[in-house]
Amino acid sequence: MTLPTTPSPLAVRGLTVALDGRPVLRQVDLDVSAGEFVTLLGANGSGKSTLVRAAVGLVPFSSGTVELFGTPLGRFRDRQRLGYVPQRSRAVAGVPATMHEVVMSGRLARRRFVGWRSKDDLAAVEAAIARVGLSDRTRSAVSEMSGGQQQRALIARALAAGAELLIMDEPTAGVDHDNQESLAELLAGLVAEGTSILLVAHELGPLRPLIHRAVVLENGTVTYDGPVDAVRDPEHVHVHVHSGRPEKADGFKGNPVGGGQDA
Ligand SMILES: Nc1ncnc2c1ncn2[C@@H]1O[C@H](COP(=O)(O)OP(=O)(O)OP(=O)(O)O)[C@@H](O)[C@H]1O
Repeated sequence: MTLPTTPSPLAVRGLTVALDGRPVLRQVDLDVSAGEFVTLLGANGSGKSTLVRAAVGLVPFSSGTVELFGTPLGRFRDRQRLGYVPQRSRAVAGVPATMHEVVMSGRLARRRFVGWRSKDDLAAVEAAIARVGLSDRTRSAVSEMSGGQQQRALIARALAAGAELLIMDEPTAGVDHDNQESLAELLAGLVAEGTSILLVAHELGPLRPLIHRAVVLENGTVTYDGPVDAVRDPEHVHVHVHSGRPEKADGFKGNPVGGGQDA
């Protein structure tokens, strides 16, 4: 008897993206299996955000394929299974909404018909907010919350939707150590429940022990795909293009993928 196989939450093959006529991703493959916690690492401008944005359908690609839960991106309708947590600066800058409203917006993807929120919606929102430890900030404006709290509010939005795959773009950037620890605890619980995670990061900090596999991008090409232990700790400082703040970056030295790629 053969057991049914679970389709991978994310399977990217040969993805090539050009922005403003300039190649940003070249022939990129990326997999996240069910229950796996994968981190996507790379220097500023290596293409990490572009890759995750293309994977969720926010950036068009010129060639390659993306499948979500076994369905090609263009035919994927179960949006609630996918929780995309964008870079905080993109997501909440100037948003006047309260956290409750932001988290409730995660429920919209579940609705077949437009309508007033149900008791289930309210209960799911409250449970998601409690899960990320922010019950005391429910009516706060997200724009007035700290960076780490904003990030947790965005994760709560994905949890309220019932996401099975969480894709997070730099949730630790600009977040203090205590909030990184809280995030690690939260993600450890989600992984234990079977949630699959793709996390874009510059530095891993307390998340490192949770990670099953690291993928490193350099100049739009995957140069490493394997155990996170082989990826060196941060060793140099450079300027983060989005914030202008100096940040440490990983050294990204591991076994190269496939013995060399196009540069
Ligand atoms: N909308 C755009 N139009 C043109 N070029 C872009 C656009 N967005 C990103 N780029 C360029 O594509 C390259 C990859 O950018 P991307 O943001 O994906 O990198 P990243 O690895 O996520 O960087 P960071 O760590 O700084 O967030 C960079 O050279 C960037 O300047």
